[in-house]
Amino acid sequence: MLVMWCTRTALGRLQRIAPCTVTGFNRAMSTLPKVYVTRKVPQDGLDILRKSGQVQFEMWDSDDPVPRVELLKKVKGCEGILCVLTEKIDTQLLNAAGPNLKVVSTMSVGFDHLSLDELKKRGIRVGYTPDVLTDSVAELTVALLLATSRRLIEATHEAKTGGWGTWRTLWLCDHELANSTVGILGLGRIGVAIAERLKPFKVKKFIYTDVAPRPELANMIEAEYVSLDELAKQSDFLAICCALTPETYGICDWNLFSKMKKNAIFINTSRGGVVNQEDLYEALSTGLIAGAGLDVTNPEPLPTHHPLFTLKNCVILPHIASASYTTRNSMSALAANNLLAGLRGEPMPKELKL
Ligand SMILES: O=CC(=O)O
Repeated sequence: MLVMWCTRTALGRLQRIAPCTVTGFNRAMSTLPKVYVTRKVPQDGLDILRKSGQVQFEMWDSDDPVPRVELLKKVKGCEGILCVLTEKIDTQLLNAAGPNLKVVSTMSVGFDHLSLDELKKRGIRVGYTPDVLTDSVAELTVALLLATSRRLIEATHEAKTGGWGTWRTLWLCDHELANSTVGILGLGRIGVAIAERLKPFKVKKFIYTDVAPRPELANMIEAEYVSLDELAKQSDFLAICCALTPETYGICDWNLFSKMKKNAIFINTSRGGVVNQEDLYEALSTGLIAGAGLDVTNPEPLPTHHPLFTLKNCVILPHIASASYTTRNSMSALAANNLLAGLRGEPMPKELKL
């Protein structure tokens, strides 16, 4: 495992120093704020941190998560942490970091891995990465919706494994988007972007629910505000776009599924925790709803023996909604810029209001 302290030399060259030699820093360098980067993040963000000359940072230089014990050790004394969504930033971690910690910058739009109350109490500022991933997430959501509703995964499997006997009149049929009602649970930037992409498929009507009507966004896609019950009852396609909060935890449960249409397709690209997966399994396996496409599950990864994997009408992706090179680099750059601005005591490009 390669873990490095990085800073600039007096000549401005990048310098990488193994952790054991950190004490070899001269006094000027060692006074730069210490930052821990919990994962190998895409290059654009690293370049920003390196070129800033503003921080000395250590990074867990791997695609896999840093072990918790290691993380707790590494954050000690840091003024900033740049993390990804797999790291729980909770009381234990904040205690381990200690009183120097000023900024937590997450390379994600979701923030359910952060103990916001605790961060607020300690006056620690939080950066996150909305907007830059909207296009990528919306695009993937549409792809998942079509793959699920038009049964693409099942169809390619049949074609590859000899199930393709002849052209049959109703084989692998499902429902189309044309003339359908699309429901959005949690209307934000991503919900709007999904609707904009679905509109050319001749969707008849968009409806949404949220904690309150959001007319400024809804007007962009001519969406009607309805109750959660109505959303369930009317939607042919239901896209879940809400943040995971204590209020939304398990909100997609039997109560919701039992009100949905038999032909309904359920799509979740937000967080797995909003879905009661046992109830979803029941709904899918008993034909209560037609299909589900999930980019997110609880837990992640979903164990390969999980019952949802046995269902033909459930398409499961490994949390890839924002996975385009452009988007991941933009997220990394925004996370780095949030961190640096926060450490300078300036407004962050995208700061979470606590
Ligand atoms: O799920 C991805 C994110 O929160 O950015």
